[in-house]
Amino acid sequence: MASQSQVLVEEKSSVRILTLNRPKQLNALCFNMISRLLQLFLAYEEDPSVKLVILKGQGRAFCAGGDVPPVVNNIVQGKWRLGADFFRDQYTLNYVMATYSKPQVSILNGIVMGAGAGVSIHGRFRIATENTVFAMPETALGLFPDVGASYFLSRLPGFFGEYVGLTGARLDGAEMLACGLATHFVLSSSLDALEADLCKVGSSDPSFVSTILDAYTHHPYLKQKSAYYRLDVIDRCFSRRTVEEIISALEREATQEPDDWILTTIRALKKSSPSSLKISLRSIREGRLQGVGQCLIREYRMVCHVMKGDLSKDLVEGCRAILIDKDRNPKWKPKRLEDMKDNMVDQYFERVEEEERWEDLKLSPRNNLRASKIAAKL
Ligand SMILES: CC(C)(COP(=O)(O)OP(=O)(O)OC[C@H]1O[C@@H](n2cnc3c(N)ncnc32)[C@H](O)[C@@H]1OP(=O)(O)O)[C@@H](O)C(=O)NCCC(=O)NCCSC(=O)/C=C/c1ccc(O)cc1
Repeated sequence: MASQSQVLVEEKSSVRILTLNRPKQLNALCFNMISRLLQLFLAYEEDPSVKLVILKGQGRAFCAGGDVPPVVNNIVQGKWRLGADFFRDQYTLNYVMATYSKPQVSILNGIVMGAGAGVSIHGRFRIATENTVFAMPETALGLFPDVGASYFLSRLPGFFGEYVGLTGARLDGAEMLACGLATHFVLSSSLDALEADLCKVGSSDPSFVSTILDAYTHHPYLKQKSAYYRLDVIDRCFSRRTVEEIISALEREATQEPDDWILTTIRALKKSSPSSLKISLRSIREGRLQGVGQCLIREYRMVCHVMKGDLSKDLVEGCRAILIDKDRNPKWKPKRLEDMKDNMVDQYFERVEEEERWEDLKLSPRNNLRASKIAAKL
């Protein structure tokens, strides 16, 4: 079965190592992989002989996101509900991982984007390396940072989450560690030895895993031009109430002290989908006050509206421009931020009405609904 070769399973005493294995597609998560991961995670939770789950990717990516083109094909053919099934399973997997009773270690030795963040950041241990490239690039794709990102981005220091989620800025491993998206930084040359040591762990007590990880931890320097050194500007600008005000605040900063970082940030915002930017900002803001389950339920409503396309068809256009034609020149509708009115934003947060059989995402109660600690030193 395809799903078996797309998620490889190794059993090493009480540890299970899962490898995302679609390297040509940068391990983009397809429906089969998500179903398989969900099935495995639930089974391991019930199995007392399993103490630790390790997740990693084959090749140069951990995971470059959800496998967008098939879902977009369904949307174009008027079958957006098939996409809704994809997201329902994906968000359920994110929820199971966020509330998992056993420790998980994700080895982020390469690209981690969108859905790839959803299957790692919610877990207890996230290992960055010198090869890690993290981004939530959804606003350039006509989507919004989903997979529970309104939960974990809103818990980053200050308004760094708004910056990362709206601009799609790329972070390296050191920056992930600094802001709390990663819990550890390990040099890639040490990963084989680390994995071998982790396989000796005979307990589900996270402190045992922590001790092993600490022995491999490297303390990287932030690069001189890191956005993390701009937290003061980020807080001043990205704390504004609206996207228009965020851009104006950045433009004011740019006139006072023009530099490449601010100009790149403004350019990224101006190139992204106006509807995506507005719903993303609102989503992250609401996420600040919600638990991970509530965030996922709200995001499911939002993504169903995005797929249904009544309010905007930017997802299909963004996918064309980034992943299919690769011209990186999407034609957004509405084109301007001011044409995306508050009442249009509101509709993304409402139930999908007048649809037979459509239901809100249902998440079962979990024994240890633990809010995983994002940000600050763990
Ligand atoms: C910066 C990347 C990660 C690497 O660039 P690269 O080094 O120049 O490599 P390539 O772009 O040539 O990518 C190698 C191959 O992997 C494929 N690929 C690379 N990401 C992907 C990918 N998310 N999917 C499906 N093939 C991919 C990519 O199309 C290409 O396939 P091919 O042209 O056949 O060689 C670049 O591929 C890139 O920008 N990828 C898109 C990243 C991205 O926007 N990810 C999605 C985040 S949002 C998300 O997860 C949402 C999922 C979703 C799901 C369903 C929906 O309806 C709506 C949304």
